Amino acid sequence: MAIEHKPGDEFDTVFGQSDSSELTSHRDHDTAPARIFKIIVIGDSNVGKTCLTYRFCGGTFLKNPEATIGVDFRERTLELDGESIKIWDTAGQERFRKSMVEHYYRSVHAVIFVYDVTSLSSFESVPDWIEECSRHCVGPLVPRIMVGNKCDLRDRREVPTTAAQCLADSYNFPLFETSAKEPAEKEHVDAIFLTLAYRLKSHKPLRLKQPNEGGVGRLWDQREPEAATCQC
Ligand SMILES: Nc1nc2c(ncn2[C@@H]2O[C@H](COP(=O)(O)OP(=O)(O)OP(=O)(O)O)[C@@H](O)[C@H]2O)c(=O)[nH]1
Ligand SMILES: [Mg+2]
Repeated sequence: MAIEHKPGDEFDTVFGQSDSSELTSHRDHDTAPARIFKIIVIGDSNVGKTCLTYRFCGGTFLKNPEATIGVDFRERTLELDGESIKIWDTAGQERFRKSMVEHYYRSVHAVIFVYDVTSLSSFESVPDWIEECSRHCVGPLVPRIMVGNKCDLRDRREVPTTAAQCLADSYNFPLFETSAKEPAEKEHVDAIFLTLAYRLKSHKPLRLKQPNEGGVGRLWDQREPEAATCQC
């Protein structure tokens, strides 16, 4: 599942020659290139995709982010073996996506679907994003996870954990709830990306549970809102 990046492979054709250096991470000049895992982060505009990826790659909360146009790239080198994960932070707004959408999905190793726990509509869009992913031939074995962001906004929560877990179970995806903003969540954001990366690295499928086994990646310590009607 984890694909070794070699010069001339599909990564290079996505970016063209001038960009290929960005995707070639070397341990040193005499050894083979380290593997680079391409993880894409998708979801509605304003759910916090940029802040989440920035938190993971930059270590801090990005204040005043602008809407992403097309795609931004961030990269973090894993401590083990110098391997990298390259994160494609995609635009949620349709008008910024059109020209790039084919490239988002090409040679992807894992997908993170993000919604905002304070926005029911962003949660209701998740199946559309999953559908778009399938339409672009992302294979069923490519690991996918769901992340509910902005858990720090406790009083504004519109998406109960139970409803999110129900949806995640129906797709057999792991669910995580977190906050890109809350400093105490920094390690949890790290854990989400690193879990995915290490699964890719060890070639293990990211399949955490059977449907209805339940269990969210981390339960936010707050009163649970009323459970929504579950369709699954
Ligand atoms: N309270 C809170 N606000 C957040 C969090 N994450 C992001 N935000 C805010 O949400 C807004 C949108 O964040 P972005 O990261 O730009 O959202 P995006 O999903 O990248 O949006 P697009 O690039 O338009 O698709 C910004 O005002 C952020 O400050 C979070 O965990 N908690
Ligand atoms: Mg963005």
